[in-house]
This record gives sequence, C-alpha cells and structure tokens, in this order.
Amino acid sequence: MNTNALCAIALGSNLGNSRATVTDALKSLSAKPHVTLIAQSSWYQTAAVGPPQPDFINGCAVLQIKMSPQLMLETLLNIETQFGRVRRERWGPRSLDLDLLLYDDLILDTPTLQIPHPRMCDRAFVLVPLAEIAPDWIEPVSGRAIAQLVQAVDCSGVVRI
Ligand SMILES: Nc1ncnc2c1ncn2[C@@H]1O[C@H](COP(=O)(O)OP(=O)(O)OP(=O)(O)O)[C@@H](O)[C@H]1O
Ligand SMILES: Nc1nc2c(c(=O)[nH]1)N=C(CO)CN2
Repeated sequence: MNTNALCAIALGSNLGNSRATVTDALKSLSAKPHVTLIAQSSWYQTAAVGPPQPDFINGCAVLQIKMSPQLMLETLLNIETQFGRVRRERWGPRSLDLDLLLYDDLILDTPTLQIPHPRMCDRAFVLVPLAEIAPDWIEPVSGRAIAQLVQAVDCSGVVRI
C-alpha cells in the first residue's frame, strides 16, 4: 500500500512500570518505517473498566502511516508482545494494550479487525485523550465528532497526570 492514511491508536497499561511502558511503546511505534507521529495526548490515570484491578495509564496518538489496516494491527500486536504482553483473561490486567481506533473514515468488520474500534464510543479512557488531539475527527459509525462523543460519557474516573 503506497498511500498515506491517518490513524488513531489507544495505549493502555496497568501492570509493571506502566508510565515507562506506554511512553517507550509509542517511541518504538513512531520509529517504525512508514509511521510518522502527528500528535500525542497527555497521559491519564484511569479507573479500570471491567474486573477489579489496578488503575490504568491511558493515552492516544494520531499517526500518519503507509500501511494497510491489517498490517498496522500486526505491527501493534508485535509491539504488545515486545513489551511483555501475555494474554490472560478478557479485560484483565495487562502490561500493554494497543488498539487501532480509527483509520481515515474507514469502516471495516472482519473476524480479526474491526474499525472503528467497536467499544471506543463508550470508553472515557479513550475519548478523553483522543478529544485532546483529534476533537473534530468524525467516528464514522455514529457520525459524531470525538468532541461530541466525549460529552456523552462519564469522565470522572479519568485524571490527567
Ligand atoms: N480495532 C482493533 N484494535 C485492536 N485489536 C482489534 C481490533 N479489532 C479487532 N481486534 C482484535 O482483538 C484482539 C485483541 O483483543 P484484546 O485481548 O487486546 O482485547 P481486550 O483489549 O481485552 O479488549 P478490548 O478489545 O475491549 O479492548 C486482537 O487480536 C485483534 O485481532
Ligand atoms: N481504565 C481502563 N480500563 C480498561 C482498559 C483500559 O485501557 N483502561 N482496557 C481494557 C481492555 O482493553 C479493559 N478496561
């Protein structure tokens, strides 16, 4: 694939030295060929959604990439592995979670990859950082801008650090 695309990703961690992990993971991703970092949010301490577990560090980034969505997902999964991610229970603690949130205005629904990320509109820990760097990006399934979506969720568990 030769054309440039803009994508948004979410980073999260709640095991180990989470702040260092998310920072280093974003550096590692930005250093890859065909990836240019366009914008990076602040980091947030967020109350865990799902089973009881420690708070997360979360943030988002916008990247310009010359990669298909599938290759980008593969790249994210490889970085998760590199940073010690071991897959255990769904929504359980993890050293690093990288989600592909948006890819231009694409809607994609395959068994291994859904874009936009299907749960992003419900998640304050995604929408608050994303609204900082991409408030006008339209989430193509809802047709609503990130700045509108963030107003519809409870952001009380999301604290900028
Ligand atoms: N947009 C996407 N971004 C990342 N992974 C995706 C996406 N769409 C589908 N997946 C699939 O989901 C799998 C990742 O599941 P994972 O264990 O990280 O889920 P989770 O982080 O526990 O939960 P959630 O998906 O709710 O954040 C990947 O292997 C991938 O095939
Ligand atoms: N606060 C917070 N909670 C979560 C998170 C996350 O990144 N942050 N990730 C999950 C699975 O993807 C489940 N719950």
